[in-house]
Amino acid sequence: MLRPEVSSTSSSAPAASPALGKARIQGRRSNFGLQETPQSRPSAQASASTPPGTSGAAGDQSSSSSSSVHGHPPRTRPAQGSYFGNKRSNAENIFASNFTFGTSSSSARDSNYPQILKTPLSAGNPQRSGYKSWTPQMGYSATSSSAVSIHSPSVIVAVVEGRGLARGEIGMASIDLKSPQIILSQFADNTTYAKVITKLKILSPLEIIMSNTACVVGNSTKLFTLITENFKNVNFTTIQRKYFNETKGLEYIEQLCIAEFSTVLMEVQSKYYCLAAVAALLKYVEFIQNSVYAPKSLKICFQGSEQTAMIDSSSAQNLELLINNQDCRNNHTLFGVLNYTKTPGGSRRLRSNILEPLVDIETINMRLDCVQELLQDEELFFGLQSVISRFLDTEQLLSVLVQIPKQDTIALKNCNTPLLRAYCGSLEDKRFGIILEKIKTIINDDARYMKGCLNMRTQKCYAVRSNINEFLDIARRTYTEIVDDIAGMISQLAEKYSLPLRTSFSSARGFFIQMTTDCAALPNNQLPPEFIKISKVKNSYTFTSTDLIKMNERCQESLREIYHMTYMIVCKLLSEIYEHIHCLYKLSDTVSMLDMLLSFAHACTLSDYVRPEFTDTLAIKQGWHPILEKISVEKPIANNTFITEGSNFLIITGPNMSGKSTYLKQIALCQIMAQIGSYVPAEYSSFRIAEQIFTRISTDDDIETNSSTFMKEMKEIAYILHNANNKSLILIDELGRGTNTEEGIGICYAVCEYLLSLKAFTLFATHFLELCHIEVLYPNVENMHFEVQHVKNTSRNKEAILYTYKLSRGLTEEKNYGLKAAEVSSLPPSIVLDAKEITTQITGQILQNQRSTPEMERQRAVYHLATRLVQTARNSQLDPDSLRTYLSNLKKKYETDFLRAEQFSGKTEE
Ligand SMILES: Nc1ncnc2c1ncn2[C@@H]1O[C@H](COP(=O)(O)OP(=O)(O)OP(=O)(O)O)[C@@H](O)[C@H]1O
Repeated sequence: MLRPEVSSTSSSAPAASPALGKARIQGRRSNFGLQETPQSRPSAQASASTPPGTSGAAGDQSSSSSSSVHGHPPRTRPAQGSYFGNKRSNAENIFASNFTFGTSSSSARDSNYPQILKTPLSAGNPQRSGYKSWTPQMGYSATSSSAVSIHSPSVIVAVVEGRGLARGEIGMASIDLKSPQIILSQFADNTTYAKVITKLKILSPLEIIMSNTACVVGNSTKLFTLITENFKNVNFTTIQRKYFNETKGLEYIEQLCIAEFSTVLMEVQSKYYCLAAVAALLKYVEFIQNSVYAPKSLKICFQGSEQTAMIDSSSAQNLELLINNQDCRNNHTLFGVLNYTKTPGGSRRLRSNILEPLVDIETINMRLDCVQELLQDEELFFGLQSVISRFLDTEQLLSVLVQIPKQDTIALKNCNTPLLRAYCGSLEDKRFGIILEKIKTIINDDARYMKGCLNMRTQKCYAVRSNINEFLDIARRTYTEIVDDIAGMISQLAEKYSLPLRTSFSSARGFFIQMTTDCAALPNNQLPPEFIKISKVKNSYTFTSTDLIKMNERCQESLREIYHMTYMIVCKLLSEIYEHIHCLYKLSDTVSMLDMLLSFAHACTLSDYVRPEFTDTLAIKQGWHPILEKISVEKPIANNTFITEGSNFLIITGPNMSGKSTYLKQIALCQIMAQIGSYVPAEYSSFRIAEQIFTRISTDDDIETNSSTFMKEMKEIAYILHNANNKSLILIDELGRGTNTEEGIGICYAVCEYLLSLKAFTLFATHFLELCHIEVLYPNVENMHFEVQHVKNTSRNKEAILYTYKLSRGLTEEKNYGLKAAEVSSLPPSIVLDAKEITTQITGQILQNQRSTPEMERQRAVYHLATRLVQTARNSQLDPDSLRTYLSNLKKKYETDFLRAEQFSGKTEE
């Protein structure tokens, strides 16, 4: 006779042992007659095989409870099907998937677990699928979603722009559904709305809310168009302008903000746009969630744009800060290089720091001190890493708090760095003990997050201690009995039909029967008619029976009762904890910050990074590109950099593929790393704090915005010229190559001359060697070039180029390197030969024309003369200051005295 067995094919099907079931009824955490040992826990992989979005089979039938959150009046809302349509919005999915005992309608959902998060819906861009318009009266329906990891977006942002004269004044409010924290900001933006886009990129929203007046059909505001273009995978919802109500916003903050953060009121009370945004945001969240936040329970803070360096979104893309243009693998980015964080909070913090590095040297140095101490004290490093890795995320904070072993936190006590000591102090807050005690009296010590839906269901059923509520204990006994009965029934069926039946469970089907056998083994090659809803995958059959369906229903019913009673108990517990909630926010801040700092230290252990200094000079000794290091087998060639106020403009030349773009990016990445408090890839480094980092590197056409290569580079350069200041770091690569050479040179010249009027640090890589003459005219310009070597390829009797990737002073002396590069490429030799001939002809013609133009003659003469004078001055061993004065006088002379220049030209010709 075949005995029933337990299958683990579904995400959390544990082993069944009917014999064990009843004996465990008195035990708190019976698995209802189903064996589940630590060894038999399903693997992460098995868990991942749960069909996405199926978690709510039980949960989709929401609880009959209509109780309100902590004394707030319950909101009436039509049944889900009619109010929101049959499906939930993104935000709703997140809410439903969180541990939201504070909500009334979703409390009994199986999908209430943090691990079952949902992806954003297909984008709601008006150009593509039509954004949604929402009013509290109507709600809206959204398409279904699929399961994703815990890192999926969970932030809703409301954005509003001033009207009339206040256009360009932006108010933003965002809430993270996973850790209820509201961030407000208000700032003036320019016409490209770069700050809004950057801020939104940092927030990485799940959903963006704007006023319906921003997108009147055929007359959308520029802000709306830009946001929808830049965030194609994000849902857009428009709501009536009247909900963007600043008075309401202020009321919300007064009502909801935790006392410790209430100074935010002073900061924002006259910032009407962020107040308006928060009013719309909270109104929207209340309605999709059908709940309100408890009074004095939210952390609300204001973040302006000060104290951080500005990196526009196209520069962030060019520098591959978060996304690699060529390679979608996340680790081929600066984020990938530095991300060894263990918590979602830590990784969010790293992400936002990379996009908005600090400008405050003191804070950066405090972080660097921490990284240094972590690197010097191995025990501290590993001790902290092991503690931090146990903090799953803020929403699981309460349960994780219970699990921190005391001795692990002691590691922090002995540290020297003020920041680490401050963190240690904040962890010693007495309120943690009070919270812990309160939790311990209600929640079982071993209640925890577990993989697998059945495991999680069990955890949730038994989260509350026994003897707290007698009815809950009875309901749990009933539930256990039903589950045991199910196992017993399947066992009897197995005996009756002599089949190897096993009890399985999935969130979608509940309990069902599984059998792995060959068809031929079945009597008459058929399953008994008692079995229904049969499906077969390879040799595995799954099915159920009418009785089993009924028992599943009873099981669900008793579960709903258990969840409801548990919910009420936990609500009461939470209401007692709220008064101490501030320390939890502080803890979450501390954890994410420590996690990021540990991550920096971790990155240093994998490569020889150095602690940066902050001076008024950008000096990097033997620095290398951190992402190139990560993706290539050999360590990249290192180079020096030296930029000061007196020599703040580098013109970089060199053949194709010699390493110019890589070098420019390397400088920017090192600067960002330094400004977020990380060590940098170099032997020594010193940085001047950059308030903005601008790049013009990409040369791709932008089909989406219908820009040609040339228009795109012009827009980017215009943006830089409008926004750069003396404290900027500017990287420009191959400007003007989208048009003809003469105009390209002209544009480059004009741009360089403008930038030279600033004290910004500029690196300008170009193939136009003509630009190198600027060095002669401006003492603060320096020519640098990448060296290449020519080696004879004896086998093919040809000359080959050897790239050294070494940066040297002066301009490149390479000629026709485009042709040489073409030669080593796969271009057919006949084409290359043709190209060479044509080049020779054209060069001849140009020289001919040049000789015949008096103006060109004059210019050349001036250059020659100036070069000679500079050479003479250098040879005369003048000290650097005198040389600089001499050169700037020289420049003035030539700018004002053409006649004199022409006289000289005659002499030069001689
Ligand atoms: N310092 C370095 N060490 C090792 N390899 C490097 C280094 N710099 C660049 N490279 C390699 O050389 C390749 C070409 O570099 P890069 O694109 O920077 O050249 P470029 O001079 O900008 O070329 P082009 O003028 O054609 O745009 C890179 O993809 C990289 O693999």
